Amino acid sequence: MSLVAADLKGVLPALVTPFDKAGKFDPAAMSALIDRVFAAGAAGIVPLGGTGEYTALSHDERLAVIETSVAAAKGRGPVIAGVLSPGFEEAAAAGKAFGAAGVDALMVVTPFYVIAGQQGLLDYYRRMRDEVGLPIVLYEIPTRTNVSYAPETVAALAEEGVAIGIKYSNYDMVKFTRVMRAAGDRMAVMSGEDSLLVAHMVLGAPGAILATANVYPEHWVECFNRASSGDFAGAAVLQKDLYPMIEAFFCEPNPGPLKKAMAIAGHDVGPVRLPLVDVTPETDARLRSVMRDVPDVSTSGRMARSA
Ligand SMILES: O=C(O)C1=N[C@H](C(=O)O)C[C@H](O)C1
Repeated sequence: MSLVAADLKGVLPALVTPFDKAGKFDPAAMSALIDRVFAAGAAGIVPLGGTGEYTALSHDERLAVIETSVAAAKGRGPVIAGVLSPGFEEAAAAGKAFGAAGVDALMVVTPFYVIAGQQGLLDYYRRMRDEVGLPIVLYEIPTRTNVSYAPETVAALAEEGVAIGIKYSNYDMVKFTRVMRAAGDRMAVMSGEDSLLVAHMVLGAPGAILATANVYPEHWVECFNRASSGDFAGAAVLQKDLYPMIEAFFCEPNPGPLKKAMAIAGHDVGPVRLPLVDVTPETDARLRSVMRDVPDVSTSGRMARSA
């Protein structure tokens, strides 16, 4: 059955793409990562976002990532494939191939490099929905693309049934409120900012697509569970305790620090690809330091400081 807005809830990690020592996609490491995040309570997975280094992969590599993800998910939650292509033809071809490989929905970033106006964005997503025929999650991340949706655009795409959700990777909280009003209950507005999950949930976000959930899926699931049960104060404590980790993970372009952190945590997923490079020694040291202070949520959901 086709995914609908109400299906978008909980924590969906924006997965890294693991590479082996030779720099090739590593399907075994990807499958292990997917098992780990579902075991931790992830509600679904989002391969091939910015965190998944979409733009650094060939079409065939992207397809291999998606085929591996669908097989490894084993129906435990939706697989929402990132489509981060700058223009329509490449994006539609990717979407069709990912659909044939069995994904449940596409997370389609605003076209970039050519900066679209709102009419262009409307027509772009309408055509994508018509030609590809899969549920679409809008994706705005203006710090990377310089493009974002006007709330009126969100309202039109929700009203017309073009998109079932939006990943809101934007620090603007006033606009978030306007987007929530525009989406109504026809579109799920998912947080795309690790540092704002609880704030977004207070305003009604049903979940989040998060990069640092590759390393700390249990923490984000616990934070989500507290907020969704109405314990916003408890969720906020965890959100604040996680903040130094989040700041360190984004102190160089994502997913550089994230992949380093995964290696530090014992889940090596290999290097990043150019134009990203390995983190500096200072960032390496900072990661090790903040990771020592990440609270322990492993015992009965109660938080205890690790030694
Ligand atoms: O891949 C994603 O989805 C995300 N990418 C953003 C980025 O790479 O800048 C960060 C966001 O948390 C998730």
